[in-house]
Amino acid sequence: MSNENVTQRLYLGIDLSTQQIKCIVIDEQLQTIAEEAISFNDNSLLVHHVQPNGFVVDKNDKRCITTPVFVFLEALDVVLQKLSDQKKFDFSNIVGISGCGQQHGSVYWKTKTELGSLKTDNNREQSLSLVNILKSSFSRIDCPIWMDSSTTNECQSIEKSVGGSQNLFQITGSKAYERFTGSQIMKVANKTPEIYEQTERIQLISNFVTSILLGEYAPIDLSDGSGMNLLDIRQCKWSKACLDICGKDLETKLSEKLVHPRTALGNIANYFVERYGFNSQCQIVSFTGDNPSSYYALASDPKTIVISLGTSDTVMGAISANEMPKQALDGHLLVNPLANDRENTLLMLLLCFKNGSLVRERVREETGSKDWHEMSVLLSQTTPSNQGFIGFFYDDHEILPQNIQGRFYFNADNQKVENLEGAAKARAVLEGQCLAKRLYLQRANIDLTKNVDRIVITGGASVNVDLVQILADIFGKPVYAAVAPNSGALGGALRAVDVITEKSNSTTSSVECLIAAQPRSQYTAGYDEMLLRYTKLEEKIIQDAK
Ligand SMILES: Nc1ncnc2c1ncn2[C@@H]1O[C@H](COP(=O)(O)OP(=O)(O)O)[C@@H](O)[C@H]1O
Ligand SMILES: O=C(CO)[C@@H](O)[C@H](O)COP(=O)(O)O
Repeated sequence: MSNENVTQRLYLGIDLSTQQIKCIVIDEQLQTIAEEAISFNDNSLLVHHVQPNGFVVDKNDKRCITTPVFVFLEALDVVLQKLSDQKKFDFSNIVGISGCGQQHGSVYWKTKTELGSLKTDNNREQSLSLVNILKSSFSRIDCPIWMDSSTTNECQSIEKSVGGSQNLFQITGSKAYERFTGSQIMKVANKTPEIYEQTERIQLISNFVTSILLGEYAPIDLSDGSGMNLLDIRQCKWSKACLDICGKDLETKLSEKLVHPRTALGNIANYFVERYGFNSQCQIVSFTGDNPSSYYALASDPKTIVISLGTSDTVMGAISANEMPKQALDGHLLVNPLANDRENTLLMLLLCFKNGSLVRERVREETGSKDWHEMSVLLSQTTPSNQGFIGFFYDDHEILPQNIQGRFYFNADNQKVENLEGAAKARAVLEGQCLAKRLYLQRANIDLTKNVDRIVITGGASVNVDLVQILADIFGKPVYAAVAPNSGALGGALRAVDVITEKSNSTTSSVECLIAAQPRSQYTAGYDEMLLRYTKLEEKIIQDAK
């Protein structure tokens, strides 16, 4: 069937994130038609599951964190099957697909032969799944993901090779960070040269999914590509100096071509037409990173700050390319997915805090709360500013501040205390995380008074009313939430709409957001003062760690 003959034109967005894969189907009026999600730890649905949270922490080196590529492949098949089982729409009406992946993670292909067969093979046995077909296609099964912090040495080499962290920031928009793909590739090349040699193509998780849907290698997009320490973000091309230090012939392994995240790349592979009944003319639009994709969906204007409360917590905003700071930031500048695809005048600021939802879950358990509601009851026994108690919860090596690990608690006199009692600890984790977001946004020269009108939230924890109220009070700004909560997947579906209907401006201004919390001015002064204490205590923690 050709695309012109479809009765209802639908768009599918897919988000392959840290703990799960999520899908959303929307129509041309941007109404949600169906949603589905599969957790990577679900042993009732996935043979290739990983418990408890969908990724593997190496027993010998806790900084090494990976997810087997088969988890991604099986989850994609299962989520499409579940979406089809809903029988809410006809798959042949889907005219476009795009989406996103958790950022920085890397996939190592040995050969594209079986990948190509997804596109061309017409007489495949129906029982063959993506895992069956692609089982011999990879040179390495375990994909390093963004939570990996094992590449400190490689980061130092990259910075040294370009004349220091300031230079690296001016080229790539970031100082060297352990999870960024350049240092991860360098580690594979140096520690396992035989695997690196065998690798024909290295992909990010975003263009890996695009490739599966196309049945051919898809290029990396500029926004997700900015999270590698390999891309010259102002020239929008690879930096030869960075490529050369990270691996031999790396440009060939990554592919020379880079695309804007609003690029149509071709029709869907035959595998998906035969197995799920997709329209053979359904177009695949470049996937990007989950944060740029959420930003695309929710940043209706430059004075909106988008905060994602997922496995990681992230803060996103717009920066003009002409205003790129001279001094390197603690944070990242990416090619903005909302920028014009011919002229890169707009960058996107991204701050990422590793200790997000998993720490909140752990504190919930430590305080004896069975669920989020019980934690909320506990919180109601406390007051904003927590009688001066402050906590820093870096259960995993943190990104901001870089590489700090441990728990640190302080009383109102700034004295270190061993632990906090249940209710105070519950408030401390939420307040500490929100104070960190405001602090690092200010450090990135975003003036809250002049440059920010409102905050839009997304991610699993964005439904937590206590967290959202604390965010509004600490920032002194109204907080809005999108009606459709899976903004990464939604951003994908919206890009597919924009590309296929050839809209020159993005559809994001039409995404419905509702007020989730208004700031309460009676608490702002207390939080302003608390932020000053938080800043000093954080400095002390960093000094003590040196
Ligand atoms: N009511 C809630 N309060 C706080 N956190 C929640 C709530 N509901 C879900 N979450 C958190 O959402 C997280 C998953 O968020 P999500 O954005 O889907 O993650 P990711 O995209 O990184 O896989 C879970 O780890 C869970 O702790
Ligand atoms: O490392 C980063 C961003 O720099 C993370 O935000 C990953 O992109 C994972 O996202 P979630 O699964 O937590 O949404």
